[in-house]
Amino acid sequence: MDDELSTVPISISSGYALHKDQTLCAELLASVKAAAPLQIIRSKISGAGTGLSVTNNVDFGQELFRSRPVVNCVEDGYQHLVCDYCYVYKDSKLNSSGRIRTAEDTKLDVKACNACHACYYCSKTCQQKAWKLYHKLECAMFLKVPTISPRGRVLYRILNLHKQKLFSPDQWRSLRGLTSHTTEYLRSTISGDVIGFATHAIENTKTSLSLKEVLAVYCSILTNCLSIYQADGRMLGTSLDIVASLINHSCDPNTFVVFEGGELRVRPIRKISAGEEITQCYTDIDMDVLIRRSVLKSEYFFHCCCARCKSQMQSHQKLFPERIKQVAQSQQQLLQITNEAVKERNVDIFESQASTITTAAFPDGQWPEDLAPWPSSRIRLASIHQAHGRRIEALKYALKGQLLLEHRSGDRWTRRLFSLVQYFRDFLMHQTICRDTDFPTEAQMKDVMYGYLHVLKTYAGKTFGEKTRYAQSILWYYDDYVNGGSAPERINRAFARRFNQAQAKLLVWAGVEQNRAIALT
Ligand SMILES: C[S@@+](CC[C@H](N)C(=O)[O-])C[C@H]1O[C@@H](n2cnc3c(N)ncnc32)[C@H](O)[C@@H]1O
Repeated sequence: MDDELSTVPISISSGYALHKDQTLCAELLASVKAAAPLQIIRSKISGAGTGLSVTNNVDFGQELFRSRPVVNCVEDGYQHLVCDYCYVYKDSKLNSSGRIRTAEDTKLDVKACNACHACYYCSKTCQQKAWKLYHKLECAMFLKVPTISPRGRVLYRILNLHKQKLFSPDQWRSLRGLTSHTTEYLRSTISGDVIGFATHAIENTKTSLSLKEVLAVYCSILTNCLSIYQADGRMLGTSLDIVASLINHSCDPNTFVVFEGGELRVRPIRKISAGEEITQCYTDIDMDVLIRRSVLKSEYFFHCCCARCKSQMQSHQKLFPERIKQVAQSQQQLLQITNEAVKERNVDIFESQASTITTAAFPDGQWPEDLAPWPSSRIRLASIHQAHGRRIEALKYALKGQLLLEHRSGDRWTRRLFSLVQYFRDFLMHQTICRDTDFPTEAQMKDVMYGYLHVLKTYAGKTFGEKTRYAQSILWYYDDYVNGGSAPERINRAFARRFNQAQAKLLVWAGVEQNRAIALT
């Protein structure tokens, strides 16, 4: 095996410049439904290889393109909840129009494949389609090896499809042309696992591909796979799509990827100009440059030099030049205690350790409130306060977290704004009394909530697409609130003035600077 690996040629290990093969690029682009003409280009980002761009302007609110990925696989723990073919989610609270499900809606259920019990389907039709397309090739094998990670299952599916000659030569060539970082993986700490997994995959699928080739395909999956995030933020699986794989990273991206069922959609989060390269964020957009760069280096093998990283790094060097390493370490520890607190549903786990961690980085105890992961930790901890009925704390944490986030666009920001609005509504519905003298009146709280709901409605439609189930669910929520008589009749100048005053008061109470206020759109 070592002999075989020592001869892995670089051309196999690192993919090839797909943009140089324009015939293949044309084939690839013909396979997706795009609103504006796309182009596969040599990336404008230094060292990034191939990239994707648009030749026309694309507005915020338009869909860029949609595609049926080469392979999708359901997430671990979700197999018995999700249809392996259409990705309908059995426990979804919404019906197809975005309304909360009622007894009148058709009941959703998924049933296991009788033979392997590894894949579930919502209907005979889905099961038959899956069987024909891929499941007949893997069913017996899943009986033998039932516990494979989603990325592993993507590899098995690809090897089976290749074995049955179900990839066209162009499809296979483009799949093999994706960046794989095989060399980097084979030099990394997980090389043993990668080689072991590829070896088992060869034994189990009886593929005719060599170990070198299977390694390249597997590393390509590790580099290019996307998570199947639905608009509501639920992660249902892992997917490999060739055209979406060509989107390079930026920490200030112009698109995001979302799935409707098993179909992938790339949507702008602002206006994109003709000729601009399409980018998405590979990591948590709300994290700090120190965390983002470290994740990108370890998982995607590059050092991010985007404008946002550069400017954040410059500001860190100005504010705490000698403490950058300590801050990075404290950020990791804060993330860890936030995860523990959320898992145990206990805020004290966070509160009892946070000040020791933050003072290790800032001995004066002044961890900047907008320095990650502080804002997102607050938002996550708000849900625990809420679960324990502590509505004032929940509202304060969610509000501060949301307003202190640096990045104010895209799917995640929109989802979080929806949660914030729900904290407001819950607060008001339970007639919660906050005795702080500077707390806004109930009428002012209603104005702020309605203003945020209005921003959310506009923003969700543009971000996810007005007709999507998620945006529709926000519309239902909006209508329900308005029809309940709690909202002013119209968003007009008088309302805008009241909203601004009420929000200003709320920000003073929460200890948030006024320049963080959300503008009424
Ligand atoms: C999903 S692929 C993107 C397509 C890739 N550029 C290609 O040529 O196939 C991810 C890889 O592209 C490169 N890449 C993406 N964004 C980058 C960036 N901002 N700077 C440098 N390299 C980047 C890295 O090698 C990364 O592992």
